[in-house]
Amino acid sequence: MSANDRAGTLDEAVEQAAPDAETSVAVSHLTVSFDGFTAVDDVSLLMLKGQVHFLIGPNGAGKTTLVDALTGLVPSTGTAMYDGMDLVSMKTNKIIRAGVGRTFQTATVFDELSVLQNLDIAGGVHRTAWRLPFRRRGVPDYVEEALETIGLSALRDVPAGILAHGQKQWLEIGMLLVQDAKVMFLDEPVAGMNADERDETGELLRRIGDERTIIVIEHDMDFVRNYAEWVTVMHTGKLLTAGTVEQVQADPRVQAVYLGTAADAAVEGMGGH
Ligand SMILES: Nc1ncnc2c1ncn2[C@@H]1O[C@H](COP(=O)(O)OP(=O)(O)OP(=O)(O)O)[C@@H](O)[C@H]1O
Repeated sequence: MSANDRAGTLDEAVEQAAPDAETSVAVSHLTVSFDGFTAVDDVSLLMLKGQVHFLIGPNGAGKTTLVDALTGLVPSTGTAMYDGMDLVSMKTNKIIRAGVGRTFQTATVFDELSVLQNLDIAGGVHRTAWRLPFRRRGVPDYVEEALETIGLSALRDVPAGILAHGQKQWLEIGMLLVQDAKVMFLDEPVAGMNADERDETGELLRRIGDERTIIVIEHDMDFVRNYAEWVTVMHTGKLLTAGTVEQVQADPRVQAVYLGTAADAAVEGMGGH
């Protein structure tokens, strides 16, 4: 089966799984090479609007590099069509303005600034440059809304640096909300969180996922099982398979790639209950 055929099959699978969903990002033959090493190898996949989509795979599979390519951080070949634009040929700031945002494994909030100030700065992405230096009265509605959605209204005036680990990740998600990101890539959002924080994060993704496209890179298989609507599996830069959690868990190829890797814990998770 050629790469083209396989991509076609997987695209059909995702479309069949959610026939009414609109395609948000259509990635086609995406490839990223570093000095002759191919980190992402001819990957084609669809990301649908309203779907919480998980990207999994053993360490070094190419997940972060794929997201780096779609957010303008590394050069790539192929195409990634979003709202009539090809993300592959766009610079990071233009991608953000187009409504595609991401978080990183390590939170990137400004610790000395308050929660509100962090959100206000992030929201500045969509304010015209000449207005930025002026103080505006009150808190804009979209910032209030984001604060409420991420559950940090009561902590709006505390420095972001004193937030708990989970709260910082929620603030990062809030920063994407005020940027009006329609597509959000989240890199291991629940790493280091306790069980309650993980559940709250999952519920948050469900709440904000209805009108957006959320793509989560994740190793925590319990989290994947509980919150994934669609799972794409990568291995050695290639797309291995995609499907519902049940389909992916039952796929012997997926079990095989996890065996003997550093992600043994994930295998236990994938093996069942
Ligand atoms: N800037 C770079 N230069 C050279 N090689 C790189 C670079 N960035 C990533 N790689 C390599 O590309 C491969 C894919 O890495 P990547 O971080 O995308 O994997 P991943 O699936 O996100 O892994 P993890 O789950 O461990 O975060 C790895 O072999 C990595 O060493």
